[in-house]
This record gives sequence, C-alpha cells and structure tokens, in this order.
Amino acid sequence: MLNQVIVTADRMRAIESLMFAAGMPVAALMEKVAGLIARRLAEIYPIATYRRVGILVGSGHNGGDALVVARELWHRGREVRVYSPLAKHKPLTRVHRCYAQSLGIPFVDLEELKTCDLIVDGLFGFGLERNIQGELAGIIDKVNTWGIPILSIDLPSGIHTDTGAVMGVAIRATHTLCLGLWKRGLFAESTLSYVGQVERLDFDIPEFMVRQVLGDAHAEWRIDPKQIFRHSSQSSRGNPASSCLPIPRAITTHKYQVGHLLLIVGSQTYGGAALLASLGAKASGVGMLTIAVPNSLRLMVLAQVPDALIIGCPETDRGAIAQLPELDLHKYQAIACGCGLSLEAKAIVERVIKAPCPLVLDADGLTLLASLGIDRLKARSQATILTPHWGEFSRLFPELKLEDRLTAVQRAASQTGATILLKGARTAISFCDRLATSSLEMPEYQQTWVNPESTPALARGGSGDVLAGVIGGLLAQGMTGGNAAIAATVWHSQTAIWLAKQRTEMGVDPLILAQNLLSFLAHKTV
Ligand SMILES: NC(=O)C1=CN([C@@H]2O[C@H](COP(=O)(O)OP(=O)(O)OC[C@H]3O[C@@H](n4cnc5c(N)ncnc54)[C@H](OP(=O)(O)O)[C@@H]3O)[C@@H](O)[C@H]2O)[C@@H](O)CC1
Ligand SMILES: Nc1ncnc2c1ncn2[C@@H]1O[C@H](COP(=O)(O)OP(=O)(O)O)[C@@H](O)[C@H]1O
Ligand SMILES: [K+]
Repeated sequence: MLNQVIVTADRMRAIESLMFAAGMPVAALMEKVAGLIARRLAEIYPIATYRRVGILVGSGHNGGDALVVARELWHRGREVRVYSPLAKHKPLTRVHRCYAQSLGIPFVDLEELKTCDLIVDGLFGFGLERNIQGELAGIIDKVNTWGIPILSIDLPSGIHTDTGAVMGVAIRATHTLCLGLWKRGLFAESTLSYVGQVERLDFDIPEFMVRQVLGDAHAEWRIDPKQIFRHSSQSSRGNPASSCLPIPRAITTHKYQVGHLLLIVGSQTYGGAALLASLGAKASGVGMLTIAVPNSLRLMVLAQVPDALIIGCPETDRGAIAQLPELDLHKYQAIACGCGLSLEAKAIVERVIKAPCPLVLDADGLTLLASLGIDRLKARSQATILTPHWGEFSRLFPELKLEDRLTAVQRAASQTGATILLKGARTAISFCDRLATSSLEMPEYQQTWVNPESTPALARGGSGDVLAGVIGGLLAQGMTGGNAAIAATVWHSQTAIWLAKQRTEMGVDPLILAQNLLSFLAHKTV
C-alpha cells in the first residue's frame, strides 16, 4: 500500500535521513540502489544491442548513483564512457569518480558520447533546486537532439521533483527509474514528454519509517491499475478494496438490488453524447437504467439501448430538455446529468442538485453549475462527483487556475466537499474518505489519487461521455464517490490502452470504447 505514496523531495529526504540515522550507511544505500538500477538497465537495454553506454554525471548523489552504474556496467563487459562536466562533487560522488578512473573507464568530452547506444542520465535528481543555465543547459539541449535512448536515474535531470516544472531545460528520457517512492513531479502532465516510461525501483525502505514521516493521513497517492481488476473478496493492496471490478453479485439478487441509475442527457444538437453516456452506463452492469432525453431523441436512444427505460422530456425550441416530467427523484440510487445537455438546460441542473441521491455532473452540467454558482453544492447531503476537464475546471474554480493540477484538484474538493475528477492525460481524483485499508475508527481525510496510465487515443469528442455513464452506473451500484471515480477512470483508460494496441491510437472512438469495456474486463479478470 505505502509503495503507492507520492512524495516531495523534502519528504524523501526526511525518510532517507531516518534510514541513515538508524545505521544504514549512505555509501551502502547508494551501492544497493545503483546495483538495482544496473540490473534493471540490463533487462531493458540488453548488452547485445546497447553495448556502448554514455554516463552523464552531476555533482550530487544522483551523479554518485550514475558512477556506480558505470562501474557495474564496465565489469559486465559494456563499453562505458563517462562525461562529468562539473568541477565540484559531493564526497561520495568524488570517491566513486576516482575509483572509476582508476579502473580505466574513459572520462571523455561530450561529443564522444554521440556514438553511444544508450545514455544514462545522472546529472540531477531530487537535489535540483534552481534553474539549469549556461554550459549545462547547452549540454542537455545537445543530448536531447541526438535521438539516443536515455535512461534517467530518479527523474529526468531538469525536472523539479515537487512540481514537475522544467527548470530551464530538461533531459527527454526514454525511461525513468524512480528510486524508492514516487516523486510528485513525475505526475504533472507537463512532464509527460520528458519522463518516457516510468518505473519505480523498490529499495526496501522500512514501512514504519515511511509512516513516521508521512503520518496516517497522507494526501497524495498513485493509483495502481492492477489492483482494480480483481474481486473485492481477494485481499487488495493498493487501492480501496471496494473500487475493485467486476462488482461481485449476490446469487439471489434482483434488478432493483443492483442499482437504478437515472441519466439526464442530450439535446437535439448533442444526441450522440446522450447515447455514449447511456452505453457507458449500460456497460457498468447497473440493474435498472432510466434515461431522460428530449422527446425528439427518445426513439433513437430506445433503438440503441432497448434495455433502458426512456423518458422523453418536453424540449425548448432549440431541442434542449425544458423540464423533467413528473419524476420521483427519490427512487434512484444515483443520477448522472450533463452530457450533451446544452446550455439551455439550467433549470434541470438546478433541480438535480437538490436530488436526494448521489449525483455525477459532467460537461454542460458543469458549465451550468458554474453559472449557478458552486455554492449550490452546499445544499447537497449525498455524494457529488464533478468530472471537469481543465477548461471546465477553470470555469468552476477560476481562482485555482494557477495552481498545479494536484493542488488545484485537492483545493476544489476540500472547498466543495465533492469528489473532483480532473480529466486529462493523468486524471487526478480528490475526495474526502477513510484510507482504503484502514479501520472504521480512522477519521476521514482529503486524499488525491492520480491515474498513472492512459493514452492520447482518448483525446476525441465523446470519450468523457462514456466515462460519466460508467461512473453513474458504479455509483448506483453502491460504490462511494471516490471509489466509483477511481474504478471508472482506470477501467476507461485501460480499455483504451488495450484497444489502441489492436486498432492504433486512431482507432479508439468512443463507441468502440463503450462497446469494449466489458470484453476488456473479462480479458483482464479471467
Ligand atoms: N532516498 C533516495 O531516493 C536515494 C537517493 N539517491 C540518489 O541521490 C539523489 C539526490 O542526491 P543529492 O541530494 O545529492 O542531489 P542531486 O540531485 O544529485 O544533486 C544536486 C546537486 O547539484 C547541485 N545543483 C543543484 N541545482 C543545480 C543547478 N541548477 N546547476 C548546477 N548544479 C546544481 C547542488 O550543488 P550546489 O551547486 O548547490 O552546491 C547539489 O549538490 C537522488 O535523486 C538519487 O539519485 C540514492 O543514492 C540513495 C537513495
Ligand atoms: N492526451 C490524453 N491522454 C489520456 N487521456 C486523455 C487524453 N486526452 C483526453 N483524455 C481522456 O479522455 C476523456 C475526454 O473527456 P472530455 O474532455 O470530457 O471529452 P468529451 O466531453 O468530448 O466526452 C477524459 O477521460 C480524459 O481523461
Ligand atoms: K537524473
């Protein structure tokens, strides 16, 4: 569980200091960590193809790690060359440098790394605190132009550990081996074009030390996608057990015990959105699905989703839902509202906010909420999930626009009491709950989870409508707001990754996505 925490440089330093204070020698830890890096490197970049390895060495312990890696690769028969442009080094880095030189490993000019098959980037790790300038910046720029695969140690040099900001210039890695615990900056969307494939190398940090520094209410977590796809009867390490899919069913259950979802979606202009949200909801396995659409869409939706109850609503001149007919909102376990609704349906959003059941608001529902005022949510007694992309988020929370995404989503969730699912290449979800595996005595607290895997194949109109439908369906089946948001996000993005492998990134249209959610789930959980 604790191996999915996301930490800042200060927290990492504090945890590392506990290890040193307890007697772990600094040099022994570097030896252990760099040994793990060298072994993993050998698996990813086998000697047969990547014999010539160039090592970039900085002044701190990131450089020290790189020098130990250089030495190990040299002993394993690789042609290693070191480029170490800085004059001053931390003592441990300096001794590794001397030893590497004594072995005869060549220390060369930058240009001599140009013919290498692989570059190891050990310039800076979590000690980088100011912008990289001058000659060093030129070095990084140059290495980036060579097109040689680059393995970065801990973080791509130049990426700020906490914010993910590019400190003037940064290495564009092919692979990043993050050491010990997940560094916060690796989850910023702006770093995605720098980090390449990211892996964490576990170096056996004692859990009690992590707990001592982070406490019992740690705020930022990485979702472990693997943990979603297993029955909740199996023990879950990583994510909330009740975010597991598929949701188990009691053998004697009946349709009214598996949740009743009301979708309020669509307008004449955006009929497809209504359909896509409906197909997402259907895939969630919800027991009963009622879909409220403008009258003119009724037959179209009925033909595509014959298992749903379709309610045709009176519509405005331009084909938006004008009002909900006499619907008893008490009888639904959840409502999902907003996909394709158009901006004329303000009265509808006003009404569903007052509904006495969990509510998902998406798309136009969010824009209408922004115009009504986010304070309206204060009247809600049940779970609320808002699913904005960055544009919708900025409309809802203009004052949070300048924050980094993780901080912004966290603030928005604590301000509103809602679960906020901020969509994007690295969707972030923030809500207030007990931590997954902890006891009921544990108080609820604000936690933020990041989805670490997705695909740009999802960047097309309608992907989000499918997601909103899935979340609604999971909510209606009894998942909490946070769990439904996490489970749906992972299911949606993992299905897209799976489909992109079969159909390319061009081939994952939202209809195909919705139609394949269940095949993916079956494939994943056999
Ligand atoms: N627990 C763990 O995870 C473990 C971590 N380990 C490893 O240690 C790494 C952290 O090491 P670290 O603290 O020595 O920092 P690191 O990033 O190597 O160097 C920073 C140095 O660079 C300098 N400097 C800074 N900014 C600069 C700039 N813009 N331009 C030029 N120079 C600049 C600054 O020196 P200054 O110039 O300020 O005197 C500072 O000394 C970590 O990422 C991991 O690889 C493992 O070995 C063991 C377990
Ligand atoms: N570059 C990307 N990488 C990964 N996922 C993405 C990317 N772009 C968009 N997505 C995902 O696709 C979905 C798009 O939703 P949204 O913007 O609401 O689209 P729409 O309103 O057209 O349905 C979200 O789940 C988002 O996280
Ligand atoms: K690095």
